[in-house]
Amino acid sequence: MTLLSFTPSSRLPVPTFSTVRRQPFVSTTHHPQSCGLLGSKPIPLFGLRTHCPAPYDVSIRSKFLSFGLSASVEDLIRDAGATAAVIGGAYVLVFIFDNLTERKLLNQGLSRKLVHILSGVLFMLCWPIFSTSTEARYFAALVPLVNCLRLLVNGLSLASDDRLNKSVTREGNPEELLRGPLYYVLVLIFCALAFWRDSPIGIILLAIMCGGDGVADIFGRRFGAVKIPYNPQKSWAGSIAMFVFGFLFSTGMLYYYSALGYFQLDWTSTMQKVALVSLVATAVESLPTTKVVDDNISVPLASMAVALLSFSN
Ligand SMILES: C/C(=C\COP(=O)(O)O)CCC[C@H](C)CCC[C@H](C)CCCC(C)C
Ligand SMILES: Nc1ccn([C@@H]2O[C@H](COP(=O)(O)OP(=O)(O)O)[C@@H](O)[C@H]2O)c(=O)n1
Repeated sequence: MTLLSFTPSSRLPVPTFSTVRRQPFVSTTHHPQSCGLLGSKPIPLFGLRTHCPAPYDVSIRSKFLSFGLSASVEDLIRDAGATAAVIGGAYVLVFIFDNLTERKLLNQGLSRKLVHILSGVLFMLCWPIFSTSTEARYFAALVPLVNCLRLLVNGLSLASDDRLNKSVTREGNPEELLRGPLYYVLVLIFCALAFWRDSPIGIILLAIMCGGDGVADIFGRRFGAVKIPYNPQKSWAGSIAMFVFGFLFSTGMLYYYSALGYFQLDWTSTMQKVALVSLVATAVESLPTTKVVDDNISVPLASMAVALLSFSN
């Protein structure tokens, strides 16, 4: 099982998630596709069909398969529409925070952090609007990819997007776009492709990077008088906020996906594992390593390592 092929299939003996309520982690669907880890069909989201195709769909799908299309036209249209909508949402988010900064309703630092928190969390909240086809994750990954190109073009000064600079950089310096923000969207691309809706690991990883690390900055700047002995740049308040909000964002996102039918989790065990991942991520984020490796890389890497160990059987 590789991360990218982490798609349950009724034919293969698939591992049983220890966090899943005591039943074999086997999909009962006709198609090896990410539609609920246990064949439990996700409930429709906003009226959209997010469940696995019913048997009658097999005949429709087999017609497309005979033409070599692995996804139905309906799925392709839905995914293209979802991609366009979420890309539009990203532009609106940057526009809103640029406006708030312009009007001095938000300082640039807080604006940047709120964009840091909201971008990834809202992106994950949008994943269920994509179809259940195996191609859906690639459509979803287009959203951070488009923003990656936007960051590169502006960071290399091939174009100038003032709104982006003001809402995403500390001092409005375009080169800044090529560090934290670029690593951030690269992690979003990786999680969408490698984990998608199939595994709690990517969701936890993003919740900690976006929610935990984002809130750490806000609390740390505001309440961070007592510094961490081994890193005067960081504070106990910031790190405690990182742990607490990393945990809360992670469990909140897992509950969201569980409520939609993607996961059936043993919550006692899951909460323990999420707390461990959040603790390790907090410890890594507190280290004086930002000059060597950005915490948008170190924190997700550490979170992924611990989450893979914790959630594998
Ligand atoms: C400010 C950001 C990262 C900086 O991190 P750090 O250096 O402060 O630790 C976030 C950059 C966000 C990016 C420009 C836009 C990403 C949009 C996202 C892929 C899709 C959001 C869609 C949703 C519906 C708003
Ligand atoms: N654990 C933490 C994290 C951040 N912070 C505060 O937030 C500021 C920015 O943190 P950071 O360097 O991690 O910011 P980003 O690299 O995430 O943008 C730090 O200079 C601290 O003032 C903190 O006090 N404690």
